[in-house]
Amino acid sequence: MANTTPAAGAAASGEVILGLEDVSVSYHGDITILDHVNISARKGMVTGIIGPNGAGKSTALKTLYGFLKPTTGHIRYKGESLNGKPPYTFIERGIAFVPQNRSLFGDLSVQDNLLLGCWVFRNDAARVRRVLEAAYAQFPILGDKRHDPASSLSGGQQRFLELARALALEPEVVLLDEPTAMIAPKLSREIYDFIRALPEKGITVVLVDQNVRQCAAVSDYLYVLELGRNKAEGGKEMFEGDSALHKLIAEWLEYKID
Ligand SMILES: Nc1ncnc2c1ncn2[C@@H]1O[C@H](COP(=O)(O)OP(=O)(O)OP(=O)(O)O)[C@@H](O)[C@H]1O
Repeated sequence: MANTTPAAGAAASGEVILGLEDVSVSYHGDITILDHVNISARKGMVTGIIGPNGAGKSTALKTLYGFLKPTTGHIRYKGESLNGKPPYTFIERGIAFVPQNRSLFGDLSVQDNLLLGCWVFRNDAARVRRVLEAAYAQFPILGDKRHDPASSLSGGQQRFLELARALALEPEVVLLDEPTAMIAPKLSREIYDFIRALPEKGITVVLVDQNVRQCAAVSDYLYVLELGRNKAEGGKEMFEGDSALHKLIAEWLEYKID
């Protein structure tokens, strides 16, 4: 595993579509959370971000979506700096975000939640119809329950709905924060299979995950953050074999005990 070196090797080649370049982010003005972080999401790949609790993974994802403003560096999308641009303009550019916490409107039906994902092209009836059909083909349970309130779905089904709503945008990039947190193992496997298939649909993925083993299995390239800094990065082969992973996790446990 490379230590804070620039991306190198076969897995790191390819066009960088979205990234953080030397980005620092602070909360409340003076609490620095990200400290000169570099992350590159390459086209058609799953890029994983892992690290111990509080490392800044979710902060990095929120910054990639424009929720947080860098104090140094740039959020770069297809060569353009997005610093200072509001999040809705990220949506218009084809960047979708599925946050860690539930983001559905529980009293609205499954279909109405999906329709909210179609808001930016609401006047294009054919596209709306196509997107709904694609969502129900991908997740048949959502079609079966299209008229039920979103709150009546199980946790895993609600996650499917959030993923389907994000895909309604037909995005180029999807940012996923802990997509299987609190989800039963069987549905988690389905969600990881779904994520792994996104690049085949031309969708680039950035995945933040506490589940290091699953994240390594599903990602093409991984960044390790620690205390808001780049700790390591490498192609997935760097994380295969138990020794590298175990060493990493052991280091985190030691770090937490301290
Ligand atoms: N709104 C906020 N105001 C102040 N500090 C915050 C805020 N949100 C997060 N933090 C702090 O920023 C640090 C990084 O948080 P972040 O959620 O990005 O970490 P993480 O790596 O995603 O951790 P976890 O895996 O526990 O979700 C933590 O110390 C956290 O307490």
